[in-house]
Amino acid sequence: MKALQHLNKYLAKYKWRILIGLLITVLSKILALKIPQIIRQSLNVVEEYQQGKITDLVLVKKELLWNIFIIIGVALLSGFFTYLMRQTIIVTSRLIEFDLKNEIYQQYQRLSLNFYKKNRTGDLMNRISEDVSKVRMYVGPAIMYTMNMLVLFIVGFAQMLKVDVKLTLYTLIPFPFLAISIYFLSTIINKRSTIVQQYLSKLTTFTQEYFSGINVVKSYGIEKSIIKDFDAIADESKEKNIDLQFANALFFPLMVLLIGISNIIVIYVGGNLYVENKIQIGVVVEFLLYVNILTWPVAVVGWVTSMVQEAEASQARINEFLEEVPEIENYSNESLEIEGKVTFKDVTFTYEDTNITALKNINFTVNSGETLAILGNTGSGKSTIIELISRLYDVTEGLILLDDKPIKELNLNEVRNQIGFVPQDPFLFSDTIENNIKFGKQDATEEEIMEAAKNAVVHENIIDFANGYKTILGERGVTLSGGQKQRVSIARAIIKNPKILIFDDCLSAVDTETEERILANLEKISKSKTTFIISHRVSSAKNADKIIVLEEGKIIQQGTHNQLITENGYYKNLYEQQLLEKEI
Ligand SMILES: Nc1ncnc2c1ncn2[C@@H]1O[C@H](COP(=O)(O)OP(=O)(O)OP(=O)(O)O)[C@@H](O)[C@H]1O
Repeated sequence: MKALQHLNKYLAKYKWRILIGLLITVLSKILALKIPQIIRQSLNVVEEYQQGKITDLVLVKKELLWNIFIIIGVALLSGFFTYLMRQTIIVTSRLIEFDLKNEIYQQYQRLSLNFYKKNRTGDLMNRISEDVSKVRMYVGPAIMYTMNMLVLFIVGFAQMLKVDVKLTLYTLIPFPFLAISIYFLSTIINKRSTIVQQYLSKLTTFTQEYFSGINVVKSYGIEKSIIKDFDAIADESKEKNIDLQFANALFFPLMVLLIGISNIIVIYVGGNLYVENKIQIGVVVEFLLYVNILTWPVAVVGWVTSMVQEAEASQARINEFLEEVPEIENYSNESLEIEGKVTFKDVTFTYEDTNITALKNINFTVNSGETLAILGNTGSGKSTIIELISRLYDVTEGLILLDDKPIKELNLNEVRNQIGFVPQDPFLFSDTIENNIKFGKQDATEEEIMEAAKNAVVHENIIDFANGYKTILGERGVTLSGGQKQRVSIARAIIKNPKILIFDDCLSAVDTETEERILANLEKISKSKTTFIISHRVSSAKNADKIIVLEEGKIIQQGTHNQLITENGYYKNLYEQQLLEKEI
């Protein structure tokens, strides 16, 4: 139960709702247990009339009619309280489920990139959906049914003892067997449903992946082999489902069997006591009704126990993520005005998971308003520099300064707010183009959106779509070309109007003419901004104030375009090669 203690704060938060719910449960069950008593009284009156103990038939009929009205009234009231009980306790469990999901989601947002690399997306999703729903069963149904069972049992047992001790003890003999067998059966059912769930998620992941890559599947003509793989998983999934259904199917027959045994005992023992004139016939009927009322709560003991065990395991998994300390922490809440000067001092960086040292002893300074272009072969460490500026990772050695202050000491949110980043592989949401651009500035006006799109040279493409800026992108919408995606992503960064603009090789999919136009626009916009341009093309870099060339994580050349074309080396070679390509 240790893991479930995490939920105590939520139980405390909703204590009044839960208490009211419990009070209502007590009332509803006390009322439900009144009905057998009234039925006993009615039958006893009939019996006494037949035995000649009561002679007034009108009085008997009146009593019976009156009892019927009471039974209807009590049943209605008990039903109403049961409804209120669900409305309070089950609704509370939904509120706690909502709070817990939010808590996990907020923690996900705080956690760093490394966390996402270490854990699979499916696992992250499962903890926030599957595991939380299992935990909800503990804070809702488990509490409700336990309370239900306790009240029914205490009040019912007391009433039964009051009427007849011997019959009570005989009637209850099968109940412990019922609780224990349902516990074992529920445990089996829970284990098998977890396996069924795992197969379901296997199937979903499998289909999702192959649907996303359907063009590769079709162009390689491997549909048949994929269908075979799918069949294999689906077949196993079917087997597991049949196993589960087998256990499920035993649940009700088992209950009916044990209720049946209790009923037989009541009829046999009660019948003997009646024949011996020790009890009236109404008592036997009253006990038969108790057996039926008490069976479900007793069965629930087993069910609830296994439910709590499941919740415990799920909460332990959730806690594992909640207790994870974000690697990148924010050490300051001070508000911040950023100028945009960026300095790297002897920066070395090693990726923890692969142990690859992507940057070695990097030194440079970019003053506020300047543009730095970073060139180099693939894998030379260009993107890593950018990730360090955004503090997606912290340096292994050395120091990064922003406006001459260590970046680690600055308010992380404000730093990131002042960075407009266009990644190498832009990600657009399945939403309108307009909203995708507005992602950079939630309150942007239509004019601002259009202005940003014009500067990113994508406006003309957008207005060519039938729905213009309202065009939906993604799975069920329009698919943009690689170059269009890059430019929408550039518009998203521009609209943010940040102090630092970062373009990670994001002009690779546009032709050189469009590239020229974008760069010319950027030059106007980025006058007061520090700009980083990563590129494989000299054309993107040549107007930068500074250019650095990386090789295997080290700076091998730096200077301006004019300096570097006179120096033998990577830059000059690249320049000449690309000049040649242009002429061809
Ligand atoms: N997230 C990561 N985890 C582990 N290693 C990484 C990660 N990203 C990059 N690397 C490794 O770090 C080195 C530098 O990669 P980086 O992405 O910075 O190069 P790049 O110059 O931007 O390459 P490209 O031009 O292909 O984008 C590479 O060897 C790469 O394999």
